[in-house]
Amino acid sequence: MRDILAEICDKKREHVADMKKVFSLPDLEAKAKAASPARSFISALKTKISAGHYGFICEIKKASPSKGLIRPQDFEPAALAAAYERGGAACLSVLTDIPYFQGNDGYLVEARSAVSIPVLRKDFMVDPYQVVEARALGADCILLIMAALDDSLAAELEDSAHHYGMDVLIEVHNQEELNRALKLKSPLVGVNNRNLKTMHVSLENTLSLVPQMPEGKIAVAESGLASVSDLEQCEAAGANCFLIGETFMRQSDVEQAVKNFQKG
Ligand SMILES: O=P(O)(O)OC[C@@H](O)[C@@H](O)c1c[nH]c2ccccc12
Repeated sequence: MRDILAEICDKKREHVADMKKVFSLPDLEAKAKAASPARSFISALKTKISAGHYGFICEIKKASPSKGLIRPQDFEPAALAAAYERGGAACLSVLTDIPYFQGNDGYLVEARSAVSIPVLRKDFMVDPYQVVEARALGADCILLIMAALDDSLAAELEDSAHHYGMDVLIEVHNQEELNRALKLKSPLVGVNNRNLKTMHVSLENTLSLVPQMPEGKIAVAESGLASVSDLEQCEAAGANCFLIGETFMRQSDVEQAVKNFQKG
């Protein structure tokens, strides 16, 4: 079977090599230092949880390899971001990968400047250069996909993110990846219900892995969440933070869509 994750990461390494010719690392570092200070992603989730709410990470995603075009019309990152914030999102996630998700770095910049909540740069991080780039764009958090990284690169990218004041969401989708994720520093661990190699989605990933996370970890259920009942099942397993893209993106009123999923 075609391994889409490996293909995406190969393309990403080529893209990063090209970007390095356009913006040198010292240029980016200067931009990162001048960027608007990072907002705490983890604190934003904790605040919602302590208030008895779900911690929603609401995603701005136009298209994906598994679903094609998800939101063909009415795709304005700043307006979507503001609507998500009004709906009660704790944080945002913005796809910046161009070839597979029709994302854009500019979408992250536009979304973040329209809100006061923290924003995750959703991309495939394979090189420390991209971490500096994320902060230079204003990102408050990065995603590290364990299926795409070895332990030493994951640790290096995490250290770099922390150095720049960003939080890190570590993504796993099986037991072996969870064990590796628990050796890293970040308490924020997401279980992806979608296998990025095969695109198969199953809530079972969250239901089986979250109960194994030690105290002190903040579990995020990711992908394929389509109903309040899905959220309740994840919550029963110990996850009360949720990364949701498609379900919200398919609604014309995303503010109301988030409100409909919130509890209490
Ligand atoms: O649109 P969904 O099924 O609600 O999923 C959101 C998010 O979890 C998904 O976009 C995602 C999770 N991990 C990723 C890694 C790369 C790209 C995308 C993702």
